[in-house]
Amino acid sequence: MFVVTAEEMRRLDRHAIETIGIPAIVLMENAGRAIAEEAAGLLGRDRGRWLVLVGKGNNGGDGLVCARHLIEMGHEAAVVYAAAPDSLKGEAAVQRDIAARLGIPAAEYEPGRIDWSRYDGVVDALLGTGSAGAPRGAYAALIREANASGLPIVAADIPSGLDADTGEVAEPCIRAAATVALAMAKRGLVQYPGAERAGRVVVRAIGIPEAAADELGVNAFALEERTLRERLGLDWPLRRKADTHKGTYGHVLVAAGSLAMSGAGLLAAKAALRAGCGLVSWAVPQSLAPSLAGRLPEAMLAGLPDEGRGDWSAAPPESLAALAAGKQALVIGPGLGRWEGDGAWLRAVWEATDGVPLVLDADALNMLAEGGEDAFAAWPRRRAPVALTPHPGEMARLCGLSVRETQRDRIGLARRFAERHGVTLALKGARTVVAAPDGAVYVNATGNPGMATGGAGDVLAGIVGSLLAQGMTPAQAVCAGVYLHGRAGDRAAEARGSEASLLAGDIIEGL
Ligand SMILES: NC(=O)C1=CN([C@@H]2O[C@H](COP(=O)(O)OP(=O)(O)OC[C@H]3O[C@@H](n4cnc5c(N)ncnc54)[C@H](O)[C@@H]3O)[C@@H](O)[C@H]2O)[C@@H](O)CC1
Ligand SMILES: [K+]
Repeated sequence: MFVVTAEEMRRLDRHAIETIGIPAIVLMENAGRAIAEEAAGLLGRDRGRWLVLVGKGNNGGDGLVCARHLIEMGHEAAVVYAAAPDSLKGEAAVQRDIAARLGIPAAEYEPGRIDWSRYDGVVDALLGTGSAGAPRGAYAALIREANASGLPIVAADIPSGLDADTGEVAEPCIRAAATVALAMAKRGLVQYPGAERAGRVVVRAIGIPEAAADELGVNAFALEERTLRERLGLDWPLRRKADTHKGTYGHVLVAAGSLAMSGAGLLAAKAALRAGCGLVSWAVPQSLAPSLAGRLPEAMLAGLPDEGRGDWSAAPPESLAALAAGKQALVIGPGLGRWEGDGAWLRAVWEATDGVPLVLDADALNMLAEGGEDAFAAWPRRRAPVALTPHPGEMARLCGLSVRETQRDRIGLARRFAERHGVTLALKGARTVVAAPDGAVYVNATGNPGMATGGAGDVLAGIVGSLLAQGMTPAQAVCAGVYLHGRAGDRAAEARGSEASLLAGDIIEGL
């Protein structure tokens, strides 16, 4: 459930060894056995011929234990050292000596001398959380040869060459079929491009209690049902009480849609209804109201003043605020469009709807970004919470960065932004990152690339607004919303039999 940095993992290791008193060699034994079990399972047959690539740190020690257990399980295993075997230290040196006494075939790496065709699989125990920078020397050469071999690779802890903290991929980097994350998932395994290099990630316990992560203040989690229940305190799966009425589930005001993009408002409003709120009001520029009437019979349509152009430039902030009064959530942004002075407009709405939980998406985020992040930091804090749902492009504008810089360390960036501005943030994209103002971070794994389609974000904004209106805290609403949005997208893609043909409306039907 926890997602840790390399430094946090080192502290956890030390805590287990020094405070709890579990000998390091025991942790390594557990780690190596877990890797062997997963490797054997991956191959799917009782016997296989394995080549274990061993680095000179503790990751290599895990690999040596793994080789021993593979042999015990009836497989064959040989070891190739990336560094002189006598450079291994501590527990890794103990494992080297055990392997030697057991007669496990071992050699130091020489370029081009490995006959890869003699093996069925590879264990990558070259570099783990102690890795720094791109793999060098024999490490790099071995990684290139292993990738080129075409054999399935099982990575010990992380694929060698992967940045455990950011998910950045060095050149070269192991391309694993499966990764056995030891004790806890490292951040780099749950963020792209690392997630793609890791293959199937299995987290295996090695004797470090989960409670230790709490004690040491680890505050990042995989967004799974257990996390929704145990970390976010949700009664999951969500269910309704019998003796309730529509007022119980809140009233959402969706301010979204303009002449060219009225569908964005429709999607957000409909998603809000499907996510369970009691009522939805949908505010649009007045001149659009006749053509939208009846498109979503369950929602109440409210026309705001415009000058017949179907845009929001003439809608006074006060009139939107008046509509928002008494609502349990306000969603602003999908298909809103931009106009001269819209930044000041948004700020006026922000202040005038101070007591209503707010979701800002799409153009509302661009308005917010216009003055720069420091200007936003000076906006008054609201009484009611704020949730932002930027995609990487919007996040880049919010932070004054390039998209590339935004994607480099999504967890770190989302956390910093949420803490600084006191907002709950969903940084969208494959493996959406949710960050709460208290520093907690949640990484989602539901969803599929079919959801990279126009309107999918509008659907999420509607869902989050709906959950806020139903009384969830912002962290609960954004986490549950992101998780459900992805699950609904997965169900919809399955029902359709295709990711590519998924439409945003299908995600709503998947809810
Ligand atoms: N007690 C512990 O700390 C435990 C650690 N475990 C394993 O130990 C790993 C961490 O071990 P270490 O901290 O020893 O570090 P690593 O085994 O990840 O590697 C560090 C070694 O690799 C070399 N190196 C670092 N970056 C390199 C690069 N770019 N190119 C070439 N060589 C490089 C360094 O000289 C260093 O000796 C974990 O990932 C996990 O697999 C497990 O055995 C469980 C217990
Ligand atoms: K590794």
